[in-house]
Amino acid sequence: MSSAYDETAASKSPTRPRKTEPVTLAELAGEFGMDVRGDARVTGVTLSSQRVLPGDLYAALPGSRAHGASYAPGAVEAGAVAVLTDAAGAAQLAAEGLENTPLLIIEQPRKVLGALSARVYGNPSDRLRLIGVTGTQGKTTTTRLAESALLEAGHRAGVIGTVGTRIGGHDVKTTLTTPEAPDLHGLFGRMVEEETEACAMEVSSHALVMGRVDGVVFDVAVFLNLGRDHLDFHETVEDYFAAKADLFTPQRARLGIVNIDDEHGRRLAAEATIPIMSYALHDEGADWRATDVELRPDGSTFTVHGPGGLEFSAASPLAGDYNVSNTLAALASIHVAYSSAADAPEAADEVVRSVATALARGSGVPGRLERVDEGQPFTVVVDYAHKPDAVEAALGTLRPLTESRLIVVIGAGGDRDTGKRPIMGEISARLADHVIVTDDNPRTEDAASIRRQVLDGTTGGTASVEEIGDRRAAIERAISIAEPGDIVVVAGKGHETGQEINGVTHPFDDREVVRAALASH
Ligand SMILES: CC(=O)N[C@H]1[C@@H](OP(=O)(O)OP(=O)(O)OC[C@H]2O[C@@H](n3ccc(=O)[nH]c3=O)[C@H](O)[C@@H]2O)O[C@H](CO)[C@@H](O)[C@@H]1O[C@H](C)C(=O)N[C@@H](C)C(=O)N[C@H](CCC(=O)O)C(=O)O
Ligand SMILES: Nc1ncnc2c1ncn2[C@@H]1O[C@H](COP(=O)(O)OP(=O)(O)OP(=O)(O)O)[C@@H](O)[C@H]1O
Ligand SMILES: N[C@H](CCC[C@H](N)C(=O)O)C(=O)O
Repeated sequence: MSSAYDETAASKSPTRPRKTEPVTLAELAGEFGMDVRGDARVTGVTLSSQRVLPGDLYAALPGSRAHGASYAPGAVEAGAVAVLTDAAGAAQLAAEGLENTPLLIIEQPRKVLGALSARVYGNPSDRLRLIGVTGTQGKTTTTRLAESALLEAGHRAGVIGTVGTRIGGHDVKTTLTTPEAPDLHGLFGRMVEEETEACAMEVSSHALVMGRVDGVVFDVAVFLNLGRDHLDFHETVEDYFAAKADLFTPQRARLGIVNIDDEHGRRLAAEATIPIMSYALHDEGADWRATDVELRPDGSTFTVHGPGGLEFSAASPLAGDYNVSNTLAALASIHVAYSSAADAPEAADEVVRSVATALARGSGVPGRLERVDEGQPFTVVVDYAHKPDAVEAALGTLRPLTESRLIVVIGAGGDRDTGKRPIMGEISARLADHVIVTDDNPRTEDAASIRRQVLDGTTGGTASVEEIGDRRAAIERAISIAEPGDIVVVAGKGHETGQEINGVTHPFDDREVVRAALASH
């Protein structure tokens, strides 16, 4: 008989629980209404043939580039004991000589994948205080602020998002902003084993449409804002809003925290089908508010007002009023996550007060208004602004912080929404004194043509503009012309450590390049 679980294999993967109780295909077929062929005892799930561990159920899904069934031979070779697929996948498996591989068959396997993965890993999300954050801007900032403040205040916390995953303060590499459902439930399983109390995670609109958070009910879902983004994936802004609004339904979250400074937030607060608490910087009627806001170049302090007369001081390690808003969202969501029926009534107040104090000791968020300081007489900031609203927010925050020049290095990514390019150019040329248009991740597009589209937007602005395609040379140029008191902002890539050109990712880290340029300044 096979062992209850393959602890050795799972231990090698920090993204999975070390132990899972095996589930039979017959049990899964019965619970999820699937056809079954053969039997097997399953101890894990994955939809990537490259990440199969022995004992896994390999989910062979139809995709835009290939049918996962074409990778099933590799998955079986790596130790998958069974395959979950659709009828077309089952036929393909037979043609590949895998007619004896145990199978679960259902039309649209993605639809059961989340709940099935949760079941295989023992529904670990039920044992975590879960915060899910959606919005066009600020997801990484808000989730990382929540996690680092919880950790700093002595709570075991986890975070999942664009910069990767952290469990109990340790980095675990994940690539998507919101992992696929099997990976997500595996991560939750590991978090529970590591005695994690709370997890803050980013929920992208792609994830909601593709069912990546299926099988999860968040204790609290947060809506930050909705701006122009992903019009390459969602057909209209209305579709994009609908994708995000889906998080605020009873099957996905128990309570919503919604930013009513944002136009779409106000609409969501009115339309959502779960209880909603509002937060705002500019609306006195909100349930969560910030007053006495003092903005400084290295952060901000403010007083938080919550429901029931709750009031306490908070300090954010990040500049900008939009980061006061992100911090308020983080604090409100922590309060709700620690207010379950099983908690003592005062518990959440105590947690949020201690977390608000701990926030100031936090180290900020990688690549978000991150300063690179080598003792130079001017300021250099690396920021992940790669969408119009983010460019407006980041430059709008930095503009008043200098009476000297604001110098911006900016480009736009290839194979993504093209409409945003001139808008980002326009904002830069309006708010900065000097703009250097350069390459971001050209991906498979012609880099010069992307730069041209950004440059087209700069023509009506007041800034002087130059074009330097090579990103390293552009950063070096910005540093070389900076004078005491200036602010240089390198926008677009933030925490990224590579530049993708024609399918190849070359090592490239804006922060390292800035450091090297400063060293030879
Ligand atoms: C549009 C989109 O999200 N596509 C995702 C989707 O691709 P797909 O369904 O077309 O799959 P496919 O590439 O045809 O492959 C078919 C199947 O074969 C499997 N396969 C493929 C190759 C292999 O060697 N072995 C293997 O098993 C794949 O896992 C997949 O199940 O499923 C794949 C498997 O998980 C993802 O890698 C892929 O993400 C692509 C790479 C991606 O870039 N997604 C981005 C746009 C995304 O999701 N971004 C959001 C954040 C956006 C933001 O707010 O900035 C995110 O949450 O990360
Ligand atoms: N609340 C906000 N409003 C407007 N702009 C913001 C806000 N928060 C952050 N930004 C800007 O957006 C950039 C990206 O922030 P962050 O990574 O936190 O957002 P995100 O939603 O995770 O983005 P992405 O989906 O691209 O990963 C920041 O570097 C900053 O320039
Ligand atoms: N998750 C985003 C990141 C964009 C980062 C930016 N540097 C770019 O390449 O456009 C995307 O894949 O669209």
